[in-house]
Amino acid sequence: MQLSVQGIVRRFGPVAALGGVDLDVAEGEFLTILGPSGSGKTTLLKTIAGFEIPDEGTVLVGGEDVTLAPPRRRDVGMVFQNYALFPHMTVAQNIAFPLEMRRRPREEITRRVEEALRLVELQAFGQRLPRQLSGGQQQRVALARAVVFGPRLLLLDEPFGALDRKLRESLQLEVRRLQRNLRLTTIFITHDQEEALIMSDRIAVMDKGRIEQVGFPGDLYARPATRFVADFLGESNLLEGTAKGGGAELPGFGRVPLPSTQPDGPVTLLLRPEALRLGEEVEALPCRARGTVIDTVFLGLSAKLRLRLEGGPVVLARIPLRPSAPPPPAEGDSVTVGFSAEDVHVVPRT
Ligand SMILES: Nc1ncnc2c1ncn2[C@@H]1O[C@H](COP(=O)(O)OP(=O)(O)OP(=O)(O)O)[C@@H](O)[C@H]1O
Repeated sequence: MQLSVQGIVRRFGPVAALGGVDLDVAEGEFLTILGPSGSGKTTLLKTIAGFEIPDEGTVLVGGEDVTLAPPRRRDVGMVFQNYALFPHMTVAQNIAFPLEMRRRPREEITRRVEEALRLVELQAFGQRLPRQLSGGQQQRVALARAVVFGPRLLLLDEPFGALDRKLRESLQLEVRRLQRNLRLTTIFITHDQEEALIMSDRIAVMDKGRIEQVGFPGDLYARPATRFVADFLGESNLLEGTAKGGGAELPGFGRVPLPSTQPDGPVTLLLRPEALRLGEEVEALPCRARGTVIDTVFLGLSAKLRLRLEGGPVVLARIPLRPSAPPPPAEGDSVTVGFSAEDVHVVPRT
């Protein structure tokens, strides 16, 4: 169901955990809230779920004002990082719990629990206790329990935080598949930007109790609206220069044409590491600099290099590696790097 959060403020003594948050999530959308520790993600989710009452603002679910409604009235499914299954109940009893609370008829409970077990591919595990399951399986039970009663919203707070990488990746796909099949409006919290980019229809980036930007993953990555978003999402080179007459003076690179008109004065340019080129192709590029390799990290399909530019800053470059290609430059090598003007994004000044 559609969710709308309007002007939410939540203070804890002198700390404003949420300093005026507005957010709209469309029906069936998967929206991720991404932000560093302490930025207010969990407080926002708890406010949506009804575990926190905001000092100011409104929460609307499907157009209904639920700001003051208790959690059980909101019909929201939740999964947290620590599995929080009832340890003395079997998997099937855990999944049945929200239906028992709602006093659903026995046959309906049996049918829905079976469906939910099938949904998370744990049909054979109904009679086990949580401690007889792996961490990933326990999270799938938590997920089944969160969706079994047909919630209006699904809220996920770092549900894969405690799992290893492989398991995380398979559960990411599983959650996405399940969410799409059920067309469930979902809000997902993570501080892992890669996870956010993989999973989300849209991402809201939070910092210090405020939403800095909401957008499609590709837009946020290519056109961040603030310096914080540019820095937090993906790897970045933030180059400080001086704009003048349609271009910018950049230390190391000299004069660089700008993709949009900018007022004269200080300017910050975002250049993603993969936009920085090395080798022969650089000769054809309009923006070039000479530098020395500080270090090279081999990453399988690509290599990441830190370079100190002559008369300029340290920059990060990521270059693709082909099996037959020569090895990437190593520590101490002199290199020329370059980029196309259209790969540059001017970070708005706030
Ligand atoms: N019950 C509380 N009492 C006092 N301060 C709180 C309380 N809950 C949260 N805070 C404060 O509010 C701010 C936001 O906390 P919140 O848990 O929402 O952040 P978060 O983005 O979820 O962080 P993390 O990623 O570490 O879970 C923090 O400064 C935190 O210390």
